[in-house]
Order: sequence, then structure tokens, then C-alpha cells
Amino acid sequence: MQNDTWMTQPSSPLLLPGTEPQPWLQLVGHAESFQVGENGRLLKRHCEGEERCFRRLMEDRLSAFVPSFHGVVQHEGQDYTMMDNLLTRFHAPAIMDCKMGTRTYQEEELRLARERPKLRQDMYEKMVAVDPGAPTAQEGAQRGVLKTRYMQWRESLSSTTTQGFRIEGVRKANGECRTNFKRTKSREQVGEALRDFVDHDPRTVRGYLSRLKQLRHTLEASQFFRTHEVVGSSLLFLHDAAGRSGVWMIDFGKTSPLPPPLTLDHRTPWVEGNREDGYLWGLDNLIAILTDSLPPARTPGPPEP
Ligand SMILES: Nc1ncnc2c1ncn2[C@@H]1O[C@H](COP(=O)(O)OP(=O)(O)OP(=O)(O)O)[C@@H](O)[C@H]1O
Ligand SMILES: O=P(O)(O)O[C@@H]1[C@H](O)[C@H](O)[C@@H](OP(=O)(O)O)[C@H](OP(=O)(O)O)[C@H]1O
Repeated sequence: MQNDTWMTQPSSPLLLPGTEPQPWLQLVGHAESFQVGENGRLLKRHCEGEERCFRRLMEDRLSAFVPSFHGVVQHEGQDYTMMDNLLTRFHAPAIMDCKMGTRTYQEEELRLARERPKLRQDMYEKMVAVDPGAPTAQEGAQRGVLKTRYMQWRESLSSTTTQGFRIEGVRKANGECRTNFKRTKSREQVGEALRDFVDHDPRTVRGYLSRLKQLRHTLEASQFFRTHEVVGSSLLFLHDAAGRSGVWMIDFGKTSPLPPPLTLDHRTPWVEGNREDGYLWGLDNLIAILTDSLPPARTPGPPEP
């Protein structure tokens, strides 16, 4: 799916027979994970941890920032989590997926990688395609890398480590799609990509900023957020020509409950064992970069003589 090119439509609409056509476009992520279900709702391949998160989120104050969850359904022998398709609220929306946090793998994955190291040839090949010099001599000889090593390399190449979030993919209002953000790292590069996404329109930026600040406020008071490590989750940005815009939290496949009484503030730097994910630090930076992209506020001039 992530083939680092410009294109106009990354995927064609997926429809189940007998349902009304609904706009659906998957920007990034596992291509085989989604189906469009009845009433245009989305079916995402079921994962128990994600279902548990959705159930708890529907009861949490964060529910307004998460697609509504409609239970688990079976389709062709496979379990799916059913949720609202956020695109149906918009007409031909521009879409952006930002993966939040300073860490994109769970502590558990790190432990498993140490206990049972498994070399990934596909990740080695993805690494070489971006930077032939990135693998170590040993990785080159093995033609494989550990998943956690690949994920750490992706984090440091992009803005995940330096800003606490990274742009994964964008579909602009004119239909152009872009997923080549692997090296979009500095504040300036991220700011440029964000301004391009909103077509340099300050009204759209103000709409997003207002929603992101509400989200931050809600996250800071959320019981769910305090008690979960939120890894690999994205913010989905949507806006359209009618002036509608919104941001929602998606992808809870790697969000896990903490053992009580442990809680996170999501801003403290991660050291192995503290489970911190840098989510709020990333959101602070995202808000700051978007704010900087606004034209300077006009100061009132001297009074007319
Ligand atoms: N509720 C939704 N409404 C509209 N679009 C959605 C929704 N959920 C997901 N998408 C689309 O699908 C893409 C992938 O979603 P998601 O991150 O949940 O998949 P994933 O396969 O778990 O990703 P990852 O590779 O990060 O694990 C998003 O970027 C977005 O384009
Ligand atoms: O964006 P890239 O560079 O293509 O790398 C993928 C990306 O980091 C996904 O988030 C990850 O899935 P998870 O978040 O679910 O771990 C996937 O792992 P996978 O290949 O093991 O599914 C990676 O291949």
C-alpha cells in the first residue's frame, strides 16, 4: 500500500453486494484489513484488544473523538469490528492520517524480540528501498531485520522521534494522494506538508486547531487515556469544500490497558518499563506547528486622523 509515489486514487471503492455505494478510501495501513459493510459502516478485521478499547471508549468522554462502534460481526467466516465510516460526514473530503506518539511498537514487542528474535526480510527490503546504507553489516548478511529495529529506524527517519507524531498519508481535496512521508522529519518539513494538505487556507487550519485543542482537553481528563498505553494510533483529519472539518482517533490495535495502579501522563519521555508513549507531547507539537502555519494576526494600525 505504501509505495512512496504520487497517485490519484490509491484504492478503488470496496462494496459488499446489496449495499448503497458509500465513499470509502483507505489511505494507509494494512490493505486487507477493511471491508465496507451495511449502511456504509466499516468492517475492520477483528482484534480482541481493539474491540476492548472500542467498548471502553464508547463509555469514556473521548467517545466524541472516536468513530462509533457497532459490535463485532461475521463476514465470510471472519470476525470484523464494525464502526462508522467517518468519510460519510463529508463530500469528497481531503484526508490525512497522522500516527501519534514517540514510539510505534509495544514494550511487549521489544521483550518478545529479545526472547524470540525473528528476522523480517520484508522489512529489510523496505529499509533498503529507502536507504541502502541503513542496515548494519550483520543485517545485510542476514538480509533481515528485527521488527522493533525496523520500527525504531522508521521513527528516527521521520518526525516520530523528534516531534512525537508523523504524517503517514494524505489525500488532498483535488484527489492527489501521497504516502511518501518517511523522511518528513523536521518541524519545517512537517509544517510545509501540513500547509500543503490544507491548501494554505487559514480557515481550515483554525477549524483543525479548535478541534485539536478540544481533543487535548478531553484527553487530559479521560480515564481511558490515563490508564492505557496508546501506541500506533492515528488521528484522522478530514475537511471538505463546504468548510466542514474534523479530527478523530482511529486504530487501537496496539493500545493496551496498564496494570493498576500505573497511569501515564503521555508527555514524560519513554524509558523501557515506564510505558510512556509520547502521545500528548506529539499533540502539543502538532498544535504548535499548525499554529505557526497561520499568518501573523493583524495588529490594529494607528487611528485614522
Ligand atoms: N472509521 C474510519 N472512517 C474512515 N476511514 C477510516 C476509518 N478507520 C480507518 N480508516 C482508513 O483506513 C486507514 C487505516 O486505518 P487503521 O490505522 O485503523 O488500519 P491499520 O491496518 O490498523 O493500520 P496500521 O498499519 O497503522 O496498523 C486510515 O488511514 C483511514 O484512511
Ligand atoms: O509503514 P511501514 O514502513 O510500511 O511499516 C508498517 C507500519 O509500521 C505498521 O504500523 C506496522 O503494523 P503494526 O502497527 O500493526 O505493527 C507494520 O508491521 P507488520 O508488517 O508486522 O504488520 C509495518 O510493516
